[in-house]
Amino acid sequence: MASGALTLDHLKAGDLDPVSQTIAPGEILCLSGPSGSGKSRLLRAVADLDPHEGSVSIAGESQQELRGHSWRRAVMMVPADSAWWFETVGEHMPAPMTEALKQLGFDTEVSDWSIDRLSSGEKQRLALVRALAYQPRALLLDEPTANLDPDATRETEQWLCKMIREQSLPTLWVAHDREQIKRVADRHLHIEGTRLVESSGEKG
Ligand SMILES: Nc1ncnc2c1ncn2[C@@H]1O[C@H](COP(=O)(O)OP(=O)(O)OP(=O)(O)O)[C@@H](O)[C@H]1O
Repeated sequence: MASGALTLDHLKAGDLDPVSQTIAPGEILCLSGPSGSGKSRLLRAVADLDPHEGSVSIAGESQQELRGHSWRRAVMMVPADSAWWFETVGEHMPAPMTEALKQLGFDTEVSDWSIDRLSSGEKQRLALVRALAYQPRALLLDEPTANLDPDATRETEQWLCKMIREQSLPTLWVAHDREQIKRVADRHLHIEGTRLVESSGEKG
């Protein structure tokens, strides 16, 4: 599917001032801010999961042009706490993800694992693999490494960055850790009060 920019045009979500941003294909825009400042609500508005004003488009195609589930497949949100509804991991994967699973340290037998046995860190990494398996056109990541130890965090970050570049996915990435933001962000917006303020000095 053609890649393209993710564009937010006067998007009004929760108490934040309207947001206008264009995230280029393969660009990672990190979003940080205090707890409760509205990061997840903004992501949910972009994913069309919450009521909002303003508009969002992917590669020039607007939210209104696509049905809700088609939009959410194209503009894929991975919440901090993922939902699982079948018995095993494999049943949730729309395509075999052998290479991705291997890169994140899983054996192929993970497909047969019961959801009940998964640790929070395993769930978080498998939710990312599942999201990529749907071949989205943009990613919305809500603290994608929150449940991971430092080694797994680095491994997952590197894998995510590689996938985002290879698949030219515009990405909105909520993060708290300044060091992580430095490692992954092309741009960084910080919430101050109700405003999104551009921070400089990312990547290095
Ligand atoms: N559907 C809703 N209706 C009204 N208020 C809501 C709704 N969902 C969330 N809120 C409130 O909006 C504010 C922002 O919530 P949000 O989850 O976006 O915060 P956050 O920045 O992601 O915080 P954290 O870093 O703790 O996850 C919070 O005060 C929350 O209680």
